[in-house]
Amino acid sequence: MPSPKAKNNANRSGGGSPGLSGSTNGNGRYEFMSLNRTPPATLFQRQGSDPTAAARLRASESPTRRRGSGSSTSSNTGMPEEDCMRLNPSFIGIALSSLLAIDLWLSKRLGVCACEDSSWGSIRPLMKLIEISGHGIPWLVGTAYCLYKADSAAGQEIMFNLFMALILDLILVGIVKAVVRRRRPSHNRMDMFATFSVDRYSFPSGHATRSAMCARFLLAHLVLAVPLRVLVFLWSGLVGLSRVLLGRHNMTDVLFGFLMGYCQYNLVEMLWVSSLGMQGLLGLIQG
Ligand SMILES: CC(C)=CCC/C(C)=C/COP(=O)(O)O
Repeated sequence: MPSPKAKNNANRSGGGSPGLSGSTNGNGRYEFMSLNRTPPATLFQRQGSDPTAAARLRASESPTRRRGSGSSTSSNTGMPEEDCMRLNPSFIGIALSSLLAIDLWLSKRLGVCACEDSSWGSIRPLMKLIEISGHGIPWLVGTAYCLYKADSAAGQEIMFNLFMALILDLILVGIVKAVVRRRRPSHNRMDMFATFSVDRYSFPSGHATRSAMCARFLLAHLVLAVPLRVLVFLWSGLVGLSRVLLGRHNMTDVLFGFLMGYCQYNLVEMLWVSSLGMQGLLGLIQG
């Protein structure tokens, strides 16, 4: 009758991972195989009684594995490239899922104005007021009105470009939302006014992109006293914060929204339409 130790050894040699399999050699000592080494033929023979383990070992010798296990090594680590590719995605995957888990947990805890019964439900109306201040409609209507009323070419140019920037923002956010399709937090009450169909998705926060882009725009093109500049900056931050407090968004939606809005302003600067260009465009529209 085989001793329990001998039985153990037999089990381990058959059930190990194909990458780092342990097997006993003739002397009863363990041999460990690297991921890229061909297992000795004797090992296949010994695995004969365990078809699953044998299949796993053969799979580790598939042409794809053999192709990767040549002489190529990662220049940074000195490890075989194949191993780096196998390990990195799982590391990034774990890091991303941890970040998302923290994001969901923190955002849920911060959603203190998500409804009237929430712990900070009494300031929900104030948060909704801040929400309206960053909504697309007041910004579009306000900018169109200022463009109509502007009596200088410089004023018209600025308002025209702000209007175009707001349209560009709506388009870009709509595209990213439609591609990413991240659902809004479960504690959100969908009671926002005037939304597009893509606004059932939460990534990125359109309010955050708009507030970051408009804040940069106003700070760059309007001559404002320092207290007003601080106010613009604070308003942008408050719009973002209110999204999480209202339960509309997770933190990452808002943080990415700020980043996207900040970069969108660079795009607006690149596509800037001068007064002359504006007249050309108007001429084109009027025929
Ligand atoms: C109807 C118009 C002109 C704009 C819609 C603005 C809106 C409701 C965006 C959604 O923002 P969040 O992604 O921050 O919830």
